[in-house]
Parts: sequence; C-alpha cells; structure tokens
Amino acid sequence: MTTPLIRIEHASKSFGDFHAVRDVSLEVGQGDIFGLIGKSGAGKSTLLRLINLLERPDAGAVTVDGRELTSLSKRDLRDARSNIGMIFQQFNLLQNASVFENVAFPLRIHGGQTKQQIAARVADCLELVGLSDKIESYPAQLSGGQKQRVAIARALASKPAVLLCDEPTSALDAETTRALLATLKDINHRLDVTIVIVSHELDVISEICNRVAVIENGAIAEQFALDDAATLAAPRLTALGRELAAASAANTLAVIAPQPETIHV
Ligand SMILES: Nc1ncnc2c1ncn2[C@@H]1O[C@H](COP(=O)(O)OP(=O)(O)OP(=O)(O)O)[C@@H](O)[C@H]1O
Repeated sequence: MTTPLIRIEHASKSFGDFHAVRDVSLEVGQGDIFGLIGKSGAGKSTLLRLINLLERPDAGAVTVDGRELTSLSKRDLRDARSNIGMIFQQFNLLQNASVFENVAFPLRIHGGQTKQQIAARVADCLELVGLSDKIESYPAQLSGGQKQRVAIARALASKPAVLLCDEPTSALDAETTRALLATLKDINHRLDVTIVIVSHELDVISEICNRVAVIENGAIAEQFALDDAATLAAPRLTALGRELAAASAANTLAVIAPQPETIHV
C-alpha cells in the first residue's frame, strides 16, 4: 500500500446497546479510492462518519493526514475537518442559496480569505465539475446529477486531502451515475484527493475503487485490492466479496480486450 493517509485503530461505536461499528482497524492509502460495501444496516455510513468525527467513536483512534482527531480541541478539529470534504446521497445543498453561495459557504465559515479569493476558488471548483454556467442558478433549477456536482465543488472548496462519499449516486439514474463516477475518478487523479466511498451498489464500487472492505455486522469481514488480477482470482471470504471480485475481473478483462467497435483500423 502507499503511505496511509487515513488510519482507524480499534474503533467502536454504539447507539444505545446496538453496536454499529465493532473494533474496526483500517488503513486507506494516499491517492486510493477506497470502497466500503455491505448490506443495509451493516454500519458502512457510521464507519465513514467516524473518519471526520461526524460520529465520535466510543473507543479507538482516527488519524487523518497525521492528526489524531479524537484528541483535538474543538478549534483544531474544525481546522482538521477542512481537510476532509464530504458528500451525501441527498446532496444537502442550501436551497435558498445560489450555486455560488453554496460553494462559497465553507470558505466564508472558515474565514481568512478575501472576496476575490473566494470568487476565484468557487469558479475553479465549478469548472472542475463542469458547472461554470450554473453559478447563478439555485438548487431547485438543477438536475440530481448537477446538484451532486455542486456538492462535490463545495466539498473541494477548502482543498481537502480526503473526500468522503456517502452513497453519492443512490439518487441518480444509471447514465448520470456513470458520469458522476468519471468526475470523481478525474478529481482523484488530477488533484490526488483520496476518496472513501460508501455504496451498496456493486457496480459503483467495482467501477471506481482500487480497494474495498466488505462490512458485515459493524466489522470488516474482508478487504482486498480491485486493481490486481491475482488478488481478484484468490478465494474470497464473503458472498459480496466474491461477486465484487468477479465483476471487477470482468471489468479488467474488458479493458484488456476492447470491444470490436472501439478498434480503429
Ligand atoms: N444516530 C443513530 N442512532 C441510532 N441508531 C443508529 C444511528 N445511526 C445509525 N444507527 C443504526 O446503526 C446501524 C448501522 O447504520 P449505518 O447507517 O451505519 O448502516 P449502513 O450500512 O450505512 O446502512 P444503509 O446502507 O442502510 O445506510 C443501523 O442499524 C442504524 O439503524
């Protein structure tokens, strides 16, 4: 693995007497697109939310980019969180604010930047997600895919090292999903932003991730690389792992052997 950018050590989280995350240890490498997959209620979202302390673990440690988050003061945690962007299934945009204001919001809250600097950063982020022409629009005037792109632009505004994605395509149709995943890949590649993505959709994980952990009953049942043919051929411990390895192996073969219509003579 490359240098770990995120390290979770023996983290647990309960809600009342329900154990949502059980003694999880996990490392995500710099530049990875890391998938968390599992059935509904397995604890994927809770585990993801431990990475920026939206959920504070009852036990264990969470280190992101060299800072152990559970030990930070409120002020230092706010600062550390600006290094961790997040997007959600339902986009979570401010409905009464324009696209510009939505993307500028985290920059205004964090402070320290002039109006001109904020305007320039918002323009850069919207260009990155292909929405420069929507800067004056309001969320209600946008499609689901466009709303998620605004959310991505907002998450990237403070130049985070990490982008957390909680079911980012679940509200989108198949074609919009493909386009959005291509944008996330592009961001990972061009900006070297490390991505952790939660999804219950096998196709989404196999399309975009280079590593995956299968979550069952709040614990990691297995984890493996999706970009390595030998690993994909090895026996797997879970049904989801087997399905995912098969889907990813098929994707890898499709890349090696292009479809006839893509061959130009
Ligand atoms: N704030 C909370 N209070 C009480 N229970 C919670 C809370 N958040 C999550 N849970 C419970 O913890 C369990 C794991 O939830 P989580 O959202 O992490 O699962 P998930 O794998 O992401 O599921 P889904 O795919 O359905 O979102 C669920 O049973 C859920 O009801």
